[in-house]
Amino acid sequence: MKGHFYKYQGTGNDFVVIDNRSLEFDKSNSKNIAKLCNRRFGIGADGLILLEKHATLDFKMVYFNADGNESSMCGNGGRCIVAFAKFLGVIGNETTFEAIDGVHKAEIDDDVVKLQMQDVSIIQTFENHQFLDTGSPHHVELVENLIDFDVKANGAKIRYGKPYDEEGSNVNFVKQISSDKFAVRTYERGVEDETLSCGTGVTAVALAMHKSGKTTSNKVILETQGGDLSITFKENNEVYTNIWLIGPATQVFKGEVEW
Ligand SMILES: N[C@@H](CCC[C@H](N)C(=O)O)C(=O)O
Repeated sequence: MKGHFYKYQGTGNDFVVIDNRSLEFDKSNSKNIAKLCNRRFGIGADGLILLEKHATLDFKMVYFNADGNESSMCGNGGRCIVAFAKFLGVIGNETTFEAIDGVHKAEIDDDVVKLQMQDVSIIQTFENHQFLDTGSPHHVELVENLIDFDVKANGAKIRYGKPYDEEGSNVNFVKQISSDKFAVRTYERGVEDETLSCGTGVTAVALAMHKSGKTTSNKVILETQGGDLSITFKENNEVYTNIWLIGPATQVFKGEVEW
C-alpha cells in the first residue's frame, strides 16, 4: 500500500511525519518503520512520528526511533509534530496534545515552536556526569575538546555500559561557552549514532548545568550541530517547572512511499 509522508527537521534532528488520523499506518511493523528511516533504503530520518486523533486533546503524538521501536519522548519531534498539526489545520497557534510522557502545551509563531516539557525533580550527580529524565533518559558529561570528540565511539560505550545496560540512555557531551551558553553533541539511543540535535537532550543539559551551578540563568542557549535551541524554566528547591524548549521546526519535503 502507498501512503503520504512529510519530512520535517528541527535543528537537524529529522523525522518522517505521517498523518495517521485514519489509523491506516501499521504501527506494529517495526521493520517497515526502520526501513522508512533508513538513509539508503528508505526516506531517511532519525525517527518517525505519527499524528493521531485524541479523545479530548488536539492530537496524540506517537514516536518511533530510527531502529523502528516506539520510544520515550522526543523534544525536537514534539516541536515538528506541532508544526505539522498547524500545517494540517488541526490546531491554530496554541495546542495541548498527548505524548508518551504525558500532556504537553505548545505555541507556534512562524517556524518557531515552543514546547512545554514535563517537570523535573530528580537530577542525579556523579563524579564525572549527571543523569536525569526529561521525557527520555539522559547522561550529561562535560568534556574539554568537544569539537574533536568521538561522540559515536564514546557515546556507544556509555549507552551500552553500566548502569544503563540494555535499556540504555542517550548521552550528551557538553562544553561551556559562556555564562548561559553551552555547546552540546548527543549520541542518541535508537539511532545508535550522533544526531545533529536532541530536544530532550538539550533540556537535560540546561537543567543539569543549572543544578551544578555552571549557570545561574533561567534561560540557557544550547548550541547543537544543527543550530541553536533555548530552554527557559523556573526552579524552586531544585525542582524544575515551567520548562520550555524553543527553536525552529521546518517542513522539508513531502512524498508518497510504499509501506
Ligand atoms: N531526538 C529526541 C530524542 C528521541 C528519543 C531518544 N532517541 C530515546 O530513545 O530516548 C529528542 O529530540 O528529544
